Amino acid sequence: MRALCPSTHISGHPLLPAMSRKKTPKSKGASTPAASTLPAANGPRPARSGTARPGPDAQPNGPLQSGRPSLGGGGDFYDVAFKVMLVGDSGVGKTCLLVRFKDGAFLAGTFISTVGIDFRNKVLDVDGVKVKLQLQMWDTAGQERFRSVTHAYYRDAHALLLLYDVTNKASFDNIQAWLAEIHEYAQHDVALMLLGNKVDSAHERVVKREDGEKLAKEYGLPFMETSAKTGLNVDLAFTAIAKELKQRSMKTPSEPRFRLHDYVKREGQGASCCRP
Ligand SMILES: Nc1nc2c(ncn2[C@@H]2O[C@H](COP(=O)(O)OP(=O)(O)OP(=O)(O)O)[C@@H](O)[C@H]2O)c(=O)[nH]1
Ligand SMILES: [Mg+2]
Repeated sequence: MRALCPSTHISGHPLLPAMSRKKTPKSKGASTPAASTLPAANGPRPARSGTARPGPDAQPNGPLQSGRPSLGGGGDFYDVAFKVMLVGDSGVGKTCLLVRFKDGAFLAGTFISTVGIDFRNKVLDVDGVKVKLQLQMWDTAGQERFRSVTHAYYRDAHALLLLYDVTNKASFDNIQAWLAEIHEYAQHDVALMLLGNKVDSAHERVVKREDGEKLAKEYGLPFMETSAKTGLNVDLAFTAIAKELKQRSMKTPSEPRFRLHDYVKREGQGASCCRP
């Protein structure tokens, strides 16, 4: 049975109505249009920042908030906040990954595709610093007039988690198109990680771990395989991003440099070790 990952949508968003699309089980290779199939954005090309690394005052892509103590919108205290976007083809498990990370849950049900925005906030303790991750993702449901909105959101993202589904070859093949879109619209120094999701579905796997590793190496990306269903490497992926962003924004000379690639390689677990 397919699982449903409940969506949170911005109600009353000026452009995107809060709604969900109920989907029939995915047909492999027929996901929501990937970047390769999308025309160029209608809106003006976002300006690029020349900032190398976002410091506490860096604009436009510095941390959203800094200084302590701060109170987030949800009543949560934090020191720094960052926007993290999840991207990838429809059905790869972005909402499920978000829900797994935030609520530790994976609910059974029907696949409800996100239309509009899904978002969750979570505060992590990273070496004594409260790092708030504002996690979000967009789905334009193929409505091209909304593409410029999502492109604008890329620009604000401090980190991007790019997902494919190891049981769906098309979602893997589309990664290069997603990377082209990211290259076009995201900040040049955005923290980026490639995730191959659904590794619990061993029998349905069509994308080998080595294929993911090879692609990640080609583009110089940190890479992990995950499962929103079992939770494999989910917390680790978000923690790694939080560590990286925290390090970038609060560099202290005494602190050894955090290396995202090394951390992910060292801490990431293989799919076979962690079945529920
Ligand atoms: N076996 C397995 N199924 C998963 C996993 N993650 C997600 N799914 C299933 O994949 C389907 C799609 O998951 P979603 O999280 O809704 O996918 P999405 O990327 O948010 O899709 P859009 O909102 O359309 O962009 C659902 O039926 C989930 O139950 C996973 O780790 N393992
Ligand atoms: Mg979704």
